[in-house]
Amino acid sequence: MFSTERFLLELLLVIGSGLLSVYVYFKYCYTYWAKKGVPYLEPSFPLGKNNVEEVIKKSLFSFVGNNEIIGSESFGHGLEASDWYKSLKKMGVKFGGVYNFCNKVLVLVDLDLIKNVTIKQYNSFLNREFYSNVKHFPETAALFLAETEDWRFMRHKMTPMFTSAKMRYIFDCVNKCSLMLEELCNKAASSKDYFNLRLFIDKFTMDNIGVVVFGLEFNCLLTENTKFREIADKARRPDFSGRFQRLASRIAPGLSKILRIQTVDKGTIHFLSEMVRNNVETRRKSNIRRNDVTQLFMDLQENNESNKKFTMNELIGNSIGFFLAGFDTSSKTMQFTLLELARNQALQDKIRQHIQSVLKKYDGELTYEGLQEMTFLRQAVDETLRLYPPVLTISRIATEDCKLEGTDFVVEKGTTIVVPVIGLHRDPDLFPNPEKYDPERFSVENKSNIKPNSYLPFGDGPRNCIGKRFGLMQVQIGLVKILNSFRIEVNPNMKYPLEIGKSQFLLETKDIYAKAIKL
Ligand code: HEM
Repeated sequence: MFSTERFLLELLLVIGSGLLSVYVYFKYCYTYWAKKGVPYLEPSFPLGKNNVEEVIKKSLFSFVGNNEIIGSESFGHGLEASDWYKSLKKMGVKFGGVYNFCNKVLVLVDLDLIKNVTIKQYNSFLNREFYSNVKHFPETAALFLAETEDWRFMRHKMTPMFTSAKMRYIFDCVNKCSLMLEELCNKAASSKDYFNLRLFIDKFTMDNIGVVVFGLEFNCLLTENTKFREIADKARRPDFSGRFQRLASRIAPGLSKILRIQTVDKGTIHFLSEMVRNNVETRRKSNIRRNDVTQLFMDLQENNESNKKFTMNELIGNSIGFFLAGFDTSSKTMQFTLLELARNQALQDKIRQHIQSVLKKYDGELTYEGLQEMTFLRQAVDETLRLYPPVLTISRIATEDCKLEGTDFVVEKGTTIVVPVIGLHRDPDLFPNPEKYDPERFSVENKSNIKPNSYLPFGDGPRNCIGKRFGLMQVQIGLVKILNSFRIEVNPNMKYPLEIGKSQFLLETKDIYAKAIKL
């Protein structure tokens, strides 16, 4: 036979047998839950789930534009976990199996099992289901991604970061930034146009993180600081290559490590790590001490008490981690609160009156004590975090074979466990009339009706959100500043209920366009 033809034939045979082997291997993986006698949702090749086309389309080919649903980069389990929750609940089971490509995932439905995994048996379910590659990218050594002993060490060292004493300092920093937020609102109000709420609020939360974490003025609020905007967009909306790398890290984490796949944009890591390095160097050279998180990291690094030292890479990785974990989650919470209050002007007025009555008590000044007294505002924020939890699911990996308390099932080491937070928060059996935005659910009288472990916007157990107090504080201060002086309206063309991006772990919707009217 002609040699080129023969070569092509052989090539086809090799590719064909390669694909067949992958198919057979995946089919074999898909027998796991049935063999274990665990109820499961029928998988489909190759993604392991039913919404194949949607995941591929949104993982790689989605539009990136201000008013489009953001591409789900498949960086974790998102709204799909809510569908799993609903289907398993319908089957009447406490937990069930699904597949993520060929990996096994256990989805929890029962609230006691959620408590067991996140709190009681947390030692056996310590790690998060996130790809990390600290060996090749040491500047990504962050608490969020850290595993087992590295995590224990960091969390222990970092726990005093947001104590009550520190929160007073953080209050002062954020309160100062909120003056610039007010100035920006004034500008927006005078233009009378609808503006993109996401771009607007991000500036505030980024500036707060700048001061509280890095001790630096990012100046996003009053300048068009495009570098931080670029970072924010890349974190949320990675380009095609970024999405591909995140997808690859989910399908084959082991192989991705060997291939040095990186899931956080290289330019972002480089820019932020240089910023931290210069900052630390300047402070050390000039003997500058500040009250911010960078100082705490520097003190940890210089502390020689234990054998294990907090390294420069951990200092950098955690600073970057705080930036990425902190600005978007808090910004989303503020955006959705404003959206719901704009949809219900009577509620907005009620919250404004409440805010103003507390401010009056403190001579019109926002004080730390006053903020604690704004309980109705806090109820609204809690309700936002129920209806729109910025982190849609929490996940754990079994770090050893372990019998799941309350069942006869032994979870095998390496199994992913998913807690479908958004599924729980919108379950009518747990939160009646779940689509209704109703801050009264969190009033003193009603709060006790909320079932333990059903409300998890900050996760649960020792691995919960370390920045919760900071996050809540910046959200509340920002809302006080806006609602005290402005009426917020949203573009009447917005469609409800908001469509949520399907397969990413952070909640994404179309951008909200709002108007500020000076009171
Ligand atoms: C409203 C704002 C926020 C929300 C809704 C939120 C939510 C969450 C959730 C759900 C987790 C996972 C918890 C778990 O797995 O059990 C988490 C972890 C984390 N968050 Fe937040 N977060 C917010 C703000 C912040 C802020 C402001 C920071 C820091 C500046 C921060 C830093 C972190 C870190 C470092 C972790 C990993 C903790 C660990 O692994 O030990 N978060 N957050």
